[in-house]
Amino acid sequence: MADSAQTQELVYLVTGGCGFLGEHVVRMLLQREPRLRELRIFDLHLGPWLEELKTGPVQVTAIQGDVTQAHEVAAAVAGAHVVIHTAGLVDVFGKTSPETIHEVNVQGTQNVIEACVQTGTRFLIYTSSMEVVGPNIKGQPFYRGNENTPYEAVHRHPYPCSKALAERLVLEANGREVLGGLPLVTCALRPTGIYGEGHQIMRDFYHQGLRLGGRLFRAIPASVEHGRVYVGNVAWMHVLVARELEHRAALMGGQVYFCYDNSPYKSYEDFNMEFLGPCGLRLVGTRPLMPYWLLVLLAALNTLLQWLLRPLMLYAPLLNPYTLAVANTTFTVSTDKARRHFGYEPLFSWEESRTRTIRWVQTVEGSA
Ligand SMILES: NC(=O)c1ccc[n+]([C@@H]2O[C@H](COP(=O)([O-])OP(=O)(O)OC[C@H]3O[C@@H](n4cnc5c(N)ncnc54)[C@H](O)[C@@H]3O)[C@@H](O)[C@H]2O)c1
Ligand SMILES: CC(C)[C@@H](O)CC[C@@H](C)[C@H]1CC[C@H]2[C@@H]3[C@H](O)C=C4C[C@@H](O)CC[C@]4(C)[C@H]3CC[C@]12C
Repeated sequence: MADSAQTQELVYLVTGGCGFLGEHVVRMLLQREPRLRELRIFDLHLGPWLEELKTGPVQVTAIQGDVTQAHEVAAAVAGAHVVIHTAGLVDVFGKTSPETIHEVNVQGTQNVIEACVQTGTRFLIYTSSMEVVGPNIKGQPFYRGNENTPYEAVHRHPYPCSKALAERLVLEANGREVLGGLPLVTCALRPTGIYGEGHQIMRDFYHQGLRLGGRLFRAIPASVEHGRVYVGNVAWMHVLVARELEHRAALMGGQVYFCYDNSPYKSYEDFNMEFLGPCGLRLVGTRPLMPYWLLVLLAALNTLLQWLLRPLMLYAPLLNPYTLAVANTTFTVSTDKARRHFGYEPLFSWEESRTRTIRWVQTVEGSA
């Protein structure tokens, strides 16, 4: 990108810009990227909130489109300086078929890459996932690891398989010549479990607790640590990478970075209670209330029920064999690669992240 620190002349495209993370990336760009002239938001489902963004100095262009449709992607990418590709199917609950997950997450990403090459967009940031690494099918813990920690990343589930494939496509595309003869510069960010305003799974846990009389029942040992990162800090990391990728292409191009902040290491359930507790819920049990084999049985029963009910309705509970295995396997990161490579520091402290999330849960339908 030409030096445009003082002028508004850059065009950004955010795919999945109406999703949980995407919306925070969009809002963060409008707040913290002064060089923006146009912000394109590409999504299968456009949110009504986009209208409120069209009153500012930046041209906000909402594009309803499907990343699986190459021509729609190419039309949206053409003329953009930077693409932040967050669009994807985050489905570990069996809501969609493995084929659809692959089509959106892998083919959709390939379409974005080819659109950059064909139209001359030089900077592509991909929202990958911790699940590209693990937990693996052997349930091996990843304890406060970093981007270089050896770990056998072996997956069977369609979602992590699709994220791993897509990430590899993005990293391998680094250096490809784009229209105009300059090289494509790519980078992949790997958030751990994102939390914050708009997190659907947190909303689901909250509603489950309300249905159970204000109680949730511990299923996972408190000793199983699960990495979590605040959505505002993930969004900030995306904005920062997009800003620094041009000037640090040799260092950052083709690299992966875990998304991290100062959120505490806790079990998935205990971490959720940091927000659900102040909103009136109680986690029953200092140890899992059921033996693990019974949870395995219930998870398998949920899979059977999902299959039997599919012709009538979508039954997609939080507990299934995959979510149980992931929840029950320690996976936490401890790294400073993003700080070393592009000066990332979390924008929001743990206290701020927690307060913002609690305030959001308090606005969730059904809250007291
Ligand atoms: N939520 C997490 O904990 C987490 C953690 C790590 C990585 N990620 C990654 O972050 C990205 C965003 O995740 P999220 O949690 O915000 O999910 P989300 O479902 O809230 O957002 C995904 C967005 O992509 C859009 N989308 C889906 N299919 C599309 C298609 N075919 N064409 C165009 N748009 C499409 C959806 O409409 C949605 O707005 C995903 O790539 C996900 O893998 C999420
Ligand atoms: C019913 C209990 C066993 C309960 O504890 C299950 C929790 C389970 C739904 C979540 C536990 C870990 C979560 C995943 C993790 O945070 C990382 C992810 C990567 C990201 O790219 C997508 C979301 C997810 C797969 C996330 C999904 C929910 C959990 C499995």
